[in-house]
Amino acid sequence: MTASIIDGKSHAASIRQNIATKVEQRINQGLRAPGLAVILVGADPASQVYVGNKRKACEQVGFISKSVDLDASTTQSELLAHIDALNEDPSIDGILVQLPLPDHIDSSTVIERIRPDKDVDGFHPYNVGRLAQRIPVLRPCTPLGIMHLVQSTGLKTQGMHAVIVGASNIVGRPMTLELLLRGCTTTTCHRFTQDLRHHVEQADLLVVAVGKPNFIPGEWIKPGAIVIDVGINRLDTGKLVGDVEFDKACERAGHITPVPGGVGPMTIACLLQNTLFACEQYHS
Ligand SMILES: Nc1nc(=O)c2c([nH]1)NC[C@@H]1CN(c3ccc(C(=O)N[C@@H](CCC(=O)O)C(=O)O)cc3)C=[N+]21
Ligand SMILES: [Mg+2]
Repeated sequence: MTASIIDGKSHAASIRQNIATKVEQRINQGLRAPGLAVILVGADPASQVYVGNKRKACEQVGFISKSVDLDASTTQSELLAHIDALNEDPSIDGILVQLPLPDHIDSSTVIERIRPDKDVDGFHPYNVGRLAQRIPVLRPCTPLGIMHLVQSTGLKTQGMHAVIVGASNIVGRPMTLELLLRGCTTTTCHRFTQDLRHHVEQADLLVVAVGKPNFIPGEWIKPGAIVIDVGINRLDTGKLVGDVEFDKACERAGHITPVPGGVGPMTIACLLQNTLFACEQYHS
């Protein structure tokens, strides 16, 4: 058996195409283009790549992209002042503060300062709470993108045993909520989980977001499973790999996402989707 590869890059391209069409229709109706502000504090090389990809994607679909690049020494109150200004800016529908932030800045305080109707990352407690109560509005982009990819397999998720490895606010925790919402039985594993292998071996649907190359051996994969690899690890050789031992996992999985070209491009497509949603539903 060899897994079918889930092509995130092409799914993302078709979502972006749909969005571009809707933006064009807005413009033809005399409405303004959606606007996304991306704030980057400091010059972390990986963050610069991701932020660059987000800004490029914005321009490609006809959004207004506003870049706020701040020095690593920016104080928390300076950053909050930028957010306050963007909260009040009628041309801006979405505000994204790229994480991680420098140590002297408290991420929660910053995220809570973003108006929930402009929180296109879906990280504000208001939006997380809506998701937890089954009344989602703006949903975290990576889990949302993964739900699209899972749906693309055509398999029925109801009743599946989904195992999520990693419990971060950005991926693991909201991922668990999304899968629960879709009728999966969910197990969330984290750094204190005992016998990770035992849990992973039960997974009909496995989502791994840990950030360690080859963290999940291919032989742990349940035959026929859907395997979603959120990890992005750059090796010394320059090669980009996920958290799952890809070649071996392919021999057992039914469907698997590649790195690159899997989850990453979908995260960005969903960010655009959320920004369009905020524009249409909240600010039009
Ligand atoms: N406030 C906030 N929101 C985020 O959504 C957010 C964040 N902070 N911090 C970091 C993570 C990571 N993330 C990625 C986005 C795109 C790619 C992406 O484009 N990946 C390409 C390859 C990129 C490369 O070449 O390195 C791919 O997988 O094919 C990856 C990772 C968004 N994140
Ligand atoms: Mg990827």
